[in-house]
Amino acid sequence: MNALTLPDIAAQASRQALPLDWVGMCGIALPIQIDGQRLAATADAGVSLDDGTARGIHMSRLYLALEMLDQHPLTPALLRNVLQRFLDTHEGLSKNAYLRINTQLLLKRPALVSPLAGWKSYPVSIEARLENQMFHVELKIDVTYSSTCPCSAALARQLIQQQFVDDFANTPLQHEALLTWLGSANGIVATPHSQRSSAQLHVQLQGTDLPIIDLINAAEAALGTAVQTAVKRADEQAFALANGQNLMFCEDAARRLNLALKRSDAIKAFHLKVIHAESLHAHDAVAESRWTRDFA
Ligand SMILES: Nc1nc2c(ncn2[C@@H]2O[C@H](COP(=O)(O)OP(=O)(O)OP(=O)(O)O)[C@@H](O)[C@H]2O)c(=O)[nH]1
Repeated sequence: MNALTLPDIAAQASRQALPLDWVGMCGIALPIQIDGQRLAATADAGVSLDDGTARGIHMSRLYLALEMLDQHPLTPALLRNVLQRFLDTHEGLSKNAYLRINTQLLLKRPALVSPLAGWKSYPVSIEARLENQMFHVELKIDVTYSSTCPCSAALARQLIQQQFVDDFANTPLQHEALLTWLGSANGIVATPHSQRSSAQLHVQLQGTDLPIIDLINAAEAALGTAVQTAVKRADEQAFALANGQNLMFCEDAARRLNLALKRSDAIKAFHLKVIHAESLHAHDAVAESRWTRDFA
């Protein structure tokens, strides 16, 4: 056996006495538990180094504290315990603790009409911090949906009207002929453009829950045009109808989401951003909205 003591560089004094805002590790692989699912995740774990004379923090102590995440369902209370462990193991060195967990939540989504279902993944980031003894937890969730341009729809309708005028000029209207025309290419001579769009929801939570699935469901219900998984023709037709009934500029989508998020008691504040990856342009249409709950 080797009787030598292992050198501990972290315990040395720093040559430059300077506190640091965040020191830790990024991209630590670990499993977490959300809604009964065990998910692959990566964690960024850190503390402030307030003792500017200390050479370094103790990375292994942060790493080992993350074990709690693997063993219990993820809740704000669990996140707080992990952060408290970060601080307890860095007494005299650190006042603030930080944890970010990135994962992909998998949800099984039913088709709109047919008895089918498929999996959809939602990028989720959970950020927690214990700063000046105040605990904060935030969620970032991306939701993908379809948006059909209301202006383009109106312009397409006008072209369809014009085609009708051209095709039926001086012709007495007959139900059968009109029905056939409506089912022909002339009956839909122009189509509005639509695009795959994404909503980036960044919410500050209050309370004891981590309402990830509730927020995804609320956002998708507010938009009405969530992207689909398994799709048969009947589902595609229902999706076309949903798009026609939910024509949306990016401003409309942002307003819908704003109203939906405000209804959640679990949310203290939010910043949302919607991105419509335009098919009309090579650039995106983007809208943002912020809100903070008034506690007065
Ligand atoms: N502070 C710090 N440690 C690093 C860095 N890169 C790698 N490490 C290593 O992280 C390992 C774990 O550090 P500690 O937690 O201090 O390990 P330890 O001293 O055996 O554990 P304790 O006795 O609990 O302090 C050490 O071997 C460090 O060399 C770095 O940039 N900063």
